[in-house]
Amino acid sequence: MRRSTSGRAAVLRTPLGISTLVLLVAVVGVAVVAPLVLGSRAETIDVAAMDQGMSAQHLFGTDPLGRDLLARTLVATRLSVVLAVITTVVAAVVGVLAGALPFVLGRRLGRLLVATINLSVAFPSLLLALFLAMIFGVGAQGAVLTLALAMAPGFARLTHSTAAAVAGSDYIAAARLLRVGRARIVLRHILPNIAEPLVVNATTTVGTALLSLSGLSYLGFGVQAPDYDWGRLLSDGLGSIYTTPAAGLLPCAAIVVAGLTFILAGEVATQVVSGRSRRRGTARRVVTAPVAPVAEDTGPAGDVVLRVEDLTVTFPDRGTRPVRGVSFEVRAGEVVGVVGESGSGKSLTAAAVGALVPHPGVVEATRLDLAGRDVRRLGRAERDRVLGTSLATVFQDPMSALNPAVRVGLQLAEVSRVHQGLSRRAAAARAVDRLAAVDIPSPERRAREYPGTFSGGMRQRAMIGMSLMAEPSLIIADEPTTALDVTVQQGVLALLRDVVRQRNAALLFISHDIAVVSRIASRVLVMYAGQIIEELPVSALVDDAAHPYTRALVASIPDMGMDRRLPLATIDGRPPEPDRLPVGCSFAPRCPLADVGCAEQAPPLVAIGENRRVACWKPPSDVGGPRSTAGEGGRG
Ligand SMILES: Nc1ncnc2c1ncn2[C@@H]1O[C@H](COP(=O)(O)OP(=O)(O)OP(=O)(O)O)[C@@H](O)[C@H]1O
Repeated sequence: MRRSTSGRAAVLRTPLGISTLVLLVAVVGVAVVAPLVLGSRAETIDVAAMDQGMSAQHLFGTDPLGRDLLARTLVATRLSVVLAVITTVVAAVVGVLAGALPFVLGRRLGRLLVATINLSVAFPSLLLALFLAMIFGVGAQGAVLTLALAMAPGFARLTHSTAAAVAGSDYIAAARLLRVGRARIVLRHILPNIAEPLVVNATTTVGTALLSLSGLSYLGFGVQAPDYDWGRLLSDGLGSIYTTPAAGLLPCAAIVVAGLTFILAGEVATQVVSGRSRRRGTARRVVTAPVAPVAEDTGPAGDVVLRVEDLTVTFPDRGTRPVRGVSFEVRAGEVVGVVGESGSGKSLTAAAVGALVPHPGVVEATRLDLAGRDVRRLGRAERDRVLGTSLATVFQDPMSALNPAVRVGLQLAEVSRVHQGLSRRAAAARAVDRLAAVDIPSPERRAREYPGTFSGGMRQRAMIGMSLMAEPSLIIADEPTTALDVTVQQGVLALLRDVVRQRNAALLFISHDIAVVSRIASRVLVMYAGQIIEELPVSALVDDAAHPYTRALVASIPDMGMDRRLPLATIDGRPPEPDRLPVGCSFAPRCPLADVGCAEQAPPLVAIGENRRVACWKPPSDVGGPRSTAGEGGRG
């Protein structure tokens, strides 16, 4: 909090900040004080002083009823500003509701609403207000309503576009994975995170509302006599502009000064907010592990927790199939690593397990069993319950995986409240307990803090703590250490290993970094172009891999002991895009061993020993012990 306070103070010390503050205090001060001090002077009719020019008694003259023009202009400040603020608040509430509604409604209704919002934004708000004034009638109330409705689409569009950006965050994905309801996601996770731009917009809108309300009053649609705002005074004063110019000029000047004040206040608010976001967005260090020590054995594996058979993910709109016939299983107490270059289908495979493949992706499989239940055959409510309690996900970026606007303890507690039906107090106690279990020091205090006060490593620990709230049987960790530096990485890997050991959970550990995977996994699935091309125990990774791609991945790991004068080993070429897959083996265009036959026919994934499978026409003959004949295919 201290950082944001000092940032705010810095902006307020600039000439723009100081002048805005002075103007704001002056406008608000006049609005509060003037009606109390000058009320009777502004309203007392004095037939002896009608239409007088400037004098010592009436500094800017009087109106046709002998009322002091300066006093009336100052007194009108309160009504003008109050109406502008009410208009803005109504516009903001209606707009924010309309902008957030598409996230709560179904896809079609949501799209219709977004299209309507976009259409109404294109319509000039003052014209819309004039049109609506015919419906709501003249008067201050009607003017506020019409203008608020005319300005609401601006708020709605801002809400929708900023919310759409936030909706892609990991913490929203995590909340969806926890099957938190849409309305709750909007209220708890989205709105608090878009509050800043909305407040900035609202501040500027007060200025615009003030100008527009004055316009409506001037045209006779707004405030009606005997009440008066600046627009009304301007309209009354125009008749005598040649005899008493101040009658028109004073309200004009007041409108300009107050309008400018709120528009400047919006500018200052923007600077405060953007300064804060710049500081928040400070880049973090990303370091990959330099060495690849073989992982400790995580002990004997138990029952099958996840069984996936012939899983495909298709995007019909693009005609692509980025995951193609993937089959594997993960047992209790086991850590299975999934490696492969970017785009190989690792994350989509995990998303398919968690029913999180984005629309319009289609997931098909002959089996997709989690904790003994085939999730494809469950009704939506039961599927949500099984996924919400049996599966937990730890995301790559601990900065974006936790909602910055919600206390850490509350975020953890939400899991137990939604899925275990725990009371607020019991869920909070469990959250503290889980933070302690993942070695967060002073867990009670930390639970009350916001993620911004946690270091990257602590946030990732907190995420792991969150994954333990519901005693999951499977944890999917998608690049959980990629955004952390090497020392923190070690700690997170050790923690994940402990979690698996102590709770007998299964861990599917996804990473593009084979060195990191080799530190934690006991078995490795190597993915390439949407398929598993090799499965092998981690102990076979360095010396006994069968697929040329796996061997190339291992060779590309930098070694501390290597001769630094030699160039690093790399794999030539790039993996194929899902819409441009080769006919035969998808690795053939980059494979040093490939021949014409490899390019003509894709190799099947065949068993070559216990826990060993490979999809290659030319695996070395001495790997994996005796070949299994089951499923083995020959070319030609
Ligand atoms: N929503 C989507 N619509 C269409 N294609 C998608 C979508 N999401 C992913 N893909 C494509 O699917 C392929 C596999 O993506 P995926 O994210 O699973 O790869 P990955 O192996 O996890 O890579 P990375 O390590 O970069 O996350 C990529 O080619 C990607 O472009």
